[in-house]
Amino acid sequence: MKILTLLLMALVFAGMAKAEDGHQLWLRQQPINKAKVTGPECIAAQELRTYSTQNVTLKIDATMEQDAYCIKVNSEQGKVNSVISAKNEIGLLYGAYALLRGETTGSEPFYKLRILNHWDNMNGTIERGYAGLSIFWKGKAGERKFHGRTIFVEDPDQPIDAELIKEYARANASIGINGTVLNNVNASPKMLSAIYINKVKQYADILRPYGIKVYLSVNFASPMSIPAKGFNGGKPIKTADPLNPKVKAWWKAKAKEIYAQIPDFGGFLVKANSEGQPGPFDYKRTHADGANMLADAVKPFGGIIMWRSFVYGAAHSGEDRVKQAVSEFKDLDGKFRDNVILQSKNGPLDFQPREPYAPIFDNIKNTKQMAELQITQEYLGQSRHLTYLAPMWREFFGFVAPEKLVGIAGVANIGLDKNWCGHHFSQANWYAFGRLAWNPNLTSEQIAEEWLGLTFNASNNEALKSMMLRSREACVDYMMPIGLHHIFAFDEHYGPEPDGYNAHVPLEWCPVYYHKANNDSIGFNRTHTGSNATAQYREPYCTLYDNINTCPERYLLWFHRVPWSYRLKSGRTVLEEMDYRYARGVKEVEDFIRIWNETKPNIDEQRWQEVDARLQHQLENAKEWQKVCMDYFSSFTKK
Ligand SMILES: CO[C@H]1[C@H](O)[C@@H](O)[C@H](O)O[C@@H]1C(=O)O
Repeated sequence: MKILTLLLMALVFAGMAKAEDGHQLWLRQQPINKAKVTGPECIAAQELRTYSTQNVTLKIDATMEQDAYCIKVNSEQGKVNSVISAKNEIGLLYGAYALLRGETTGSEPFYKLRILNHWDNMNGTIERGYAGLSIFWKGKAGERKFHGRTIFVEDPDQPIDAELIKEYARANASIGINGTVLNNVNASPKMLSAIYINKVKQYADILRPYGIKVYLSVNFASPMSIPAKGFNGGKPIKTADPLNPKVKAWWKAKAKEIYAQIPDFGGFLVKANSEGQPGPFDYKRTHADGANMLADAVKPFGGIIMWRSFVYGAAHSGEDRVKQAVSEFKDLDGKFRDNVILQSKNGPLDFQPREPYAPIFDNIKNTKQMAELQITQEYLGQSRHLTYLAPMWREFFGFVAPEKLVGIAGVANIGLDKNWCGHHFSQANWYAFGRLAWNPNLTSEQIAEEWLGLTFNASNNEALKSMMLRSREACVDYMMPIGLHHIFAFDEHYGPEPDGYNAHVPLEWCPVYYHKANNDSIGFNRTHTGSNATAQYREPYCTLYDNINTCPERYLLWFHRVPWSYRLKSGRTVLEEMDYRYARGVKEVEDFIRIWNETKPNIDEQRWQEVDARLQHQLENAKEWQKVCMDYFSSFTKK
């Protein structure tokens, strides 16, 4: 069980929170238990009865939109009475959390699909997880060791932690999240075995009352190792070819097996023919063949298929990595079933501190699309650095109109760590994802203000807010300014390794592939004289990025290759500009520490210390990035 900080009487958690250990999330209110709540008996009523300071009437209004809520606040003789109406109990629940968040009007979600993606493995580890082990899957120490390290193996016999999952449900419902993919996209076929489907059912039963549907990531080759109930004598089959009638029948039988236990199961998320995962290419079939076969299997039950476009080194191996998703999917546009959604990362590379938006959102016009954002900070300091991500996601929506998408997915940053996310401020990213999925027009400032008000009752929340709003830009400055990208240490993606090259791994994993620095020049020419990646963008961005005089300097080395003598608008040369930006990033972190020191009197000792320790670490890392990168890049100009 987790530690509860006095300030964080989580609106929805106080019931479970004990003085010292309990939960530590954004919502806080001491149980008040004074409010009179009338209307249907439901979770919303329970929450309001526990935490509301005012009397509330709950009303079901079948004419309202799904998930929408309406709040009317009346105050007479100093007594405040509110009326929350909604189409159903889930809408009332959203209304209740909104009221407890201080809202006084109504709202309806922008997206129908507001989904967390957990890259959780069934042995309890989490790919790119920095907040402890999985809250869903339990592992146990295996016999075998790997380089002396214990290998965790699945342990399906361990019971689920229902209390914990209920808290997870409340946290998500309180920010409008209505879907969760429970396992890693590098999916194990075992996820579709009977014993695990039963566990998924248990999770679905806990999450359902909070309006949260469960989904699963599936391994495209599952039919070859997992039996489907009532099919082929309970034996796997020898192929996963999507056009093979036996394979189609297997997936239909597997869908029937799942929906028999989980009638409102959401559907499948698929990573196919990407980073070594199996897929339709293995049978010379297309992504559409693969996705449509799965779509037909879940369609009768109202299920969807979220098919990821994160591909490289497959059909277009050798092409500029950032172009490959468009090259692989453009000609399939309009060939997917209507219950297939193409899920694409916000940028064309891989969740870097700054990327231009992904041009696949310009090239796919007749297929449903959703964006995949990364809440876990794989490339932004993991759970060590304070990096508020809402500005990065808002930047994305500045290029890809929210209405172009049918939903958004967020790669979760949640684990068994006491504060759920590893870093107290990383909770703000989980919170921000939910709020933006509900309303992508909310500003980063509004969300930071809300979260700070609910999390730190500090008198200098203004200063904390500015720190949050500056943190992503600072991260870009002290890691990879002016368009530098993917210069992280191999695999862990935490520290700098600008000189990274390894002949035994795909070139696309090597930092040198991305900056191509040599004695003359630096940068990746992606213009019409280079890889021509700019041509994948719609106007005005195609022309804007292709021309060095109009390309925003934040993308300079992403789209352009320039001599070291090249001068930016500041008048500084490339190296001088780098030096200036790295120093600026380090200074920002020093200022964050100053602000946090000022906050000490207002924050409980435990959280203050934990955040301070991480800020000190962040400063150390920022200086390391500055030193390693400046030493490396300036080595080219010395020759
Ligand atoms: C789940 O795999 C991840 C992998 O850990 C990560 O380094 C990269 O970001 O992308 C992959 C993906 O998005 O599929």
